[in-house]
Amino acid sequence: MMPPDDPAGPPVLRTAGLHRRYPLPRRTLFGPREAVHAVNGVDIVIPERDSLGIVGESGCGKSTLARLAMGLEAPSAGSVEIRGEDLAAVDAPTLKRLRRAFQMVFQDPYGSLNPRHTVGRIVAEPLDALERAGDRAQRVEEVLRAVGLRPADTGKYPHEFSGGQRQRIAIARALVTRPALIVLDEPVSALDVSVQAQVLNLLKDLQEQYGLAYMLISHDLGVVDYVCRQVAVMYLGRIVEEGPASLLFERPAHPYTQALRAAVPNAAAANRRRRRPRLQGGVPSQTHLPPGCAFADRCPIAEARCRVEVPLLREIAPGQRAACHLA
Ligand SMILES: Nc1ncnc2c1ncn2[C@@H]1O[C@H](COP(=O)(O)OP(=O)(O)OP(=O)(O)O)[C@@H](O)[C@H]1O
Repeated sequence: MMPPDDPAGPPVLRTAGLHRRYPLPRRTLFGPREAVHAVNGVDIVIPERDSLGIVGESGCGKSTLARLAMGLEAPSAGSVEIRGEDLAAVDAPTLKRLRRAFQMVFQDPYGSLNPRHTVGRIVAEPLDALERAGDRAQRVEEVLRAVGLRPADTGKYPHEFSGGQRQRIAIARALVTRPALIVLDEPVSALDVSVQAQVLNLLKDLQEQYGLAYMLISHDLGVVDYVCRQVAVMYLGRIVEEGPASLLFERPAHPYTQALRAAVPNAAAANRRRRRPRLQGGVPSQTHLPPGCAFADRCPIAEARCRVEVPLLREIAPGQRAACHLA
């Protein structure tokens, strides 16, 4: 994905040729060692203060990509650069410093907060233990206010809050180190629909207020379109379409993006009239990737060529690229 024309300094995140394979146990003693190809050659760039949404069905490699980007696991091939520094090449103190610039918010606001710790302790957790106690308290208070909670909440425990409020606590914890990038992995999919919009609006406000960059992972193209400037659509570990969110939402070029678009609830009725394709069948095996386009078996317009030739990302409209022979 290309950065905007004039990015200020190096991007907060850049991946190049990123691969992650998970070896599977051998089925027989001398049988071949197979592997799941979770991420299969992904290039992304997130400039400062920008937002990239990663969309795709369950199992397409979104969470693996997030863990690689956060340096939580090492790639099988390719590189991850944070602010121009290659994670595989930096020493331990530099890695520690870079990690502070990156925070993550997970899907499950129930599971991601330690039930035995107070909100104050949970939110302060990413701060350096060496930081003065007064500064820590002030910082915690500031971020709690920023997410719409009260400083008095610091002494309470997670079970005293609703799902939406717990996700606000998780967002406050991510904000407390003043990061440059927050990776949000399905941040609203565990929440009631009525609460989702409030949390998405909060994320938009915080991005503006703190000059944050986001990588937002979701199976829902509508969520990503609402928050992000750019979108990358993943299928079987590869990016199959990328570009400005508004373009991909209005004029998706790849048949897979079109199917995801048709699944966005408030657009469903309109799309039925336009007879957009629906997803049929399941995601193929990630152990034996098909020889041609990975989407061919589920694609309503696939031709013979699609089953033998892997389509590469190519420009469809300014800024919009799709990996489809027929787009
Ligand atoms: N530690 C692991 N060991 C083996 N396979 C794994 C591991 N982690 C992920 N996978 C496999 O890699 C593929 C991609 O998984 P990943 O969790 O990244 O997808 P996802 O798009 O985030 O899906 P979901 O939304 O369900 O989390 C899946 O086939 C998954 O089973």
